Amino acid sequence: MSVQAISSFAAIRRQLHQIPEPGFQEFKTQRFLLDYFASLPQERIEVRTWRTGILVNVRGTNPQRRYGYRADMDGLPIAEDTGYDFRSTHPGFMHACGHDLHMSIGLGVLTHFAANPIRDDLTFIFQPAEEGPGGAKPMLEAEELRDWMPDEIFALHIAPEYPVGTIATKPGILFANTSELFIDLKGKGGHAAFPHNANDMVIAACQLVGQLQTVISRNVNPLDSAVITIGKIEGGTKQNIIAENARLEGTIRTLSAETMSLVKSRIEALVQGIEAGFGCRASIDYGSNYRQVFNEAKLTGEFMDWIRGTQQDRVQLIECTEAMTGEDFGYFLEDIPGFMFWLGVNTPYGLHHAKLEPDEAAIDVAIGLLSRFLTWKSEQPV
Ligand SMILES: CC(=O)N[C@@H](CCC[C@H](N)C(=O)O)C(=O)O
Repeated sequence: MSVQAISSFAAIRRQLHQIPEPGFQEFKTQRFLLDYFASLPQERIEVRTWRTGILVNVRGTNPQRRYGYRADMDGLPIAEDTGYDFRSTHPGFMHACGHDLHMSIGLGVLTHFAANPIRDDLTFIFQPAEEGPGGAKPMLEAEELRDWMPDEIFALHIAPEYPVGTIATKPGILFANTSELFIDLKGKGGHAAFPHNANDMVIAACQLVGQLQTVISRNVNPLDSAVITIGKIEGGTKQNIIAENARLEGTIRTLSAETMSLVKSRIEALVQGIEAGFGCRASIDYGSNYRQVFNEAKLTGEFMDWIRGTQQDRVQLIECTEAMTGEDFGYFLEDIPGFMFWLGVNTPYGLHHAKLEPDEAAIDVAIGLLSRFLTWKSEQPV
């Protein structure tokens, strides 16, 4: 796809929306962004690629600090069901988590500072594979980022439940620790009419799904929070064949590393019980794991105070509670002080839903807010 004459960042979002790609396969997205950067004034910017990701340095006029903005790039395996005339052109894939907005907001802020010099340096990080297997950790270790490593870093995530103009955040934990969960069960297949000669993994899988929910209700302290979601079950081959194999795919969410260890050890015990009870074999794979998103208190407080004190046009600040969503931006925040915030996009369908239609008015709200915030930060004495 080539870059057309673009009048607004909502128009750019629509073009990105049409080309959602899986993690580390964001080839068209990367091409689109590179073409866009080539169309900007080049005096102040430098562009590097890392796998399917991109780093852009905006050189400051008299840099004392370096600030970073991170946007994720990948889509999800969801068959889009919006009413858009610019819906996904990739069957079975959709930007259903707002990464098209996160990128277009990054482009808007970058475009502003490519044209309007700022004292401090900026690094814009377009990161692949947030939905999995996780691009943040390897990107942080990449040679390409080393000399553009920010002193402070920010990111946002769209929030369907808040009106446009709402910014919601808090110091401390904002998003949960996550671990993917894949469980394979192997029994003995056979004829549907002779169950006593087989070892049915559909029954074992159903039992296990029910038992896994008891970890949350019976093992996790009710004053703590945790989630186990099994989002996919596969098993068997035909309606009159007893299933030899079954596979559960899910995710675990916790608010502490300790609770994550507890949940995993209980899952392992239950899976051993299924092996013993059903005389089958089982294996567990935890896939990719993300650290919690932990907002640095001083910088989050500074951002919140700045919004309150400057009465930002069209912006309403909410101090929210933490959510059980995950984000590999948590890895950035482990190494670099900063914060993440929710951006209201006012739509009835939630994240990861085929009908998600964020209100695009939020794009310009965020571009304006972040451009003014970074300008203000860069005017502060160091
Ligand atoms: C913001 C958001 O929705 N992030 C994803 C991150 C997924 C991490 C991993 N693939 C997992 O499923 O554990 C989320 O589902 O919260």
